Amino acid sequence: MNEKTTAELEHLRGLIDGVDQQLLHLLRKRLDLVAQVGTVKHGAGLPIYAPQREAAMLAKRREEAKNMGIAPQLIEDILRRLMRESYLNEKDVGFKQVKKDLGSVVIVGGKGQLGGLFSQMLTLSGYQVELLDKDDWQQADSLFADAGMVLVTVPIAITCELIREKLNQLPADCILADLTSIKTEPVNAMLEAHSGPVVGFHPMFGPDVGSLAKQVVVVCHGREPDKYQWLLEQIAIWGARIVEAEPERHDSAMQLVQAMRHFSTFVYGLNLCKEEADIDTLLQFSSPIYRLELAMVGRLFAQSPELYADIIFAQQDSQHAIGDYLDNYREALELLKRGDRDEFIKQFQTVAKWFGDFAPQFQRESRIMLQSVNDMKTN
Ligand SMILES: C=C(O[C@@H]1C=C(C(=O)O)C=C[C@H]1O)C(=O)O
Repeated sequence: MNEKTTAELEHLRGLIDGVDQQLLHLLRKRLDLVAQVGTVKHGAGLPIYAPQREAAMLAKRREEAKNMGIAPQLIEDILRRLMRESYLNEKDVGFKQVKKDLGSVVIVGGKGQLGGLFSQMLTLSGYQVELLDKDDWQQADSLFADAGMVLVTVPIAITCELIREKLNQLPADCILADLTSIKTEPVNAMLEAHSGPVVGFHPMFGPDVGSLAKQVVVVCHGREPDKYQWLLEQIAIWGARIVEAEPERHDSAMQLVQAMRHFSTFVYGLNLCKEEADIDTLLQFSSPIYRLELAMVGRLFAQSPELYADIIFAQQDSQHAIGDYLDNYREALELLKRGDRDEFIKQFQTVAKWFGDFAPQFQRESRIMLQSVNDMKTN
């Protein structure tokens, strides 16, 4: 590089630094405004996540960007990232407490990760939360006596037994709820053990989400829904979307969404391990899609084996769904062995047709994810 080029670059880079610093000041200003919105919402009991406002705002900014010669997707990406920050910041202000006269909430297994998250959200909403873990059962009776709600979030393998043996003497009007990732058996166990209000939840996210904005919570009604309607409103204020489902319908969807998904991820990891794949080398040659896939597989093994064993082993029917998968895998492998390229293409087209409009939709969504995977690279 000659001196002139160096000087020119330095000059321009200095200007860019100045613009980025202005951006920082603007970000500070935006965060402060969002915090004020948070306070207003807190006072009025409005949900943290306002999808219509977001859609309207994004549409306007996209239009304005276009008129300014800026790619609409650029402002959309930036604003979506900023809005994620807004949810975290609004959360700190706390949330309106929908039910004032509840009594305490006892979270059984509250020292676990998901229990911890719900404990935090309930506390931020003004509820008195008591944690009951396996070492403090001697306090159980006195905690239950004042409980307006008991929330069970213990490993799946012990959930039903615990409900039947330990939660069968709750005050009659106490709400009994759980967060287990299967629903039929726990909801039945709660209905058997307790004669008062019963409701099952399955939060469709892990404990590391930061904010519940845009997350999904499945609810399976048990008994006396009018007694726990406030809780559904409370969850909506946290920003989550409530999806109602029959326990059986939920569980059969979960076979594919969870048991099969996690099991095939497990086998993928097992295969890499047995083949003694060199992850460093794989990463060196990885395309963004491979890196994303590897990240999704690898992240499983950063978590608790017991949790995944529970999710996969909890449902008797999972083995059938996984067995079907294996049959399809075997049949597809036969195509490969036979060198039947034409049949492969035929089946590909059948599946593509079956995906319908979802295929291009997923392609668009994944493009954005893959681009951010690429952005994360540092060399
Ligand atoms: C700030 C608000 O809360 C959330 C965050 C938004 C943002 O950062 O612009 C917009 C809508 C809400 O989902 C709001 O409601 O205006």
